[in-house]
Amino acid sequence: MASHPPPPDTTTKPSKEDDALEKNRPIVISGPSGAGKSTIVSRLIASYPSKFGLCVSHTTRAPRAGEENGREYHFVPTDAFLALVEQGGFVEHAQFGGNYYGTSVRAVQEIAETGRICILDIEMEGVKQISTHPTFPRPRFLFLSPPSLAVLEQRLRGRNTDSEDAIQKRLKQAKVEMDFAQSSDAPHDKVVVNDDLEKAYAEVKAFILDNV
Ligand SMILES: Nc1ncnc2c1ncn2[C@@H]1O[C@H](COP(=O)(O)OP(=O)(O)OP(=O)(O)O)[C@@H](O)[C@H]1O
Repeated sequence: MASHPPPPDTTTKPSKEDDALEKNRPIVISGPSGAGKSTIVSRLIASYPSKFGLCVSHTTRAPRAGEENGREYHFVPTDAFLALVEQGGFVEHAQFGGNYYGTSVRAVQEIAETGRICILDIEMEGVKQISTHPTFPRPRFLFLSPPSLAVLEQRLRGRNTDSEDAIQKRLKQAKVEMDFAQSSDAPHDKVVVNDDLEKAYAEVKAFILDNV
């Protein structure tokens, strides 16, 4: 008989946490940049703070002025981040601009354990990772689509946050994401077209609240 107890297993979850995730199934909202995800999600969370929550992601980038560990992000060193990746501790993770970013299983569980539904705003590669995750209970997937690429371009320009180069990159990526959403690999349970904002908001809300 081995005399040492096994190390704590952070990759599999006791059933209590899985139960919370099954009862309050997280919602993954995805869609091209400029589709209106932040607009709709921030309104939902402001309207129903006790029903929904946003989970705190991990990053290896340095905190900016005013950012607090555990509030904007869990700021961790790269070796700690990669160790958590090895343990299967992320539902999805990616590298952008030389830094790692990820959504930990634990952060999503923490929202579910407070009786709230975790809303995850995640880009396409992350959606693929979550939908094929070996242990994480399947969340519900919603794709927010712009009415057309032409309207998306108008909105990105109207938002006034991006350079011309960034707009062109976002439009190119939008085409890839829209094609993926229409492919048989896409996990989406619901597609909402954000034409009229009030209508789109009502559809997203109905999907999340009424399980339609
Ligand atoms: N139905 C709508 N009609 C007109 N404008 C809209 C509509 N929905 C969102 N917008 C506007 O489009 C712009 C893009 O929306 P938003 O920033 O919410 O997109 P996003 O999907 O969160 O993008 P990102 O992934 O880059 O954060 C914003 O200026 C927003 O006010």
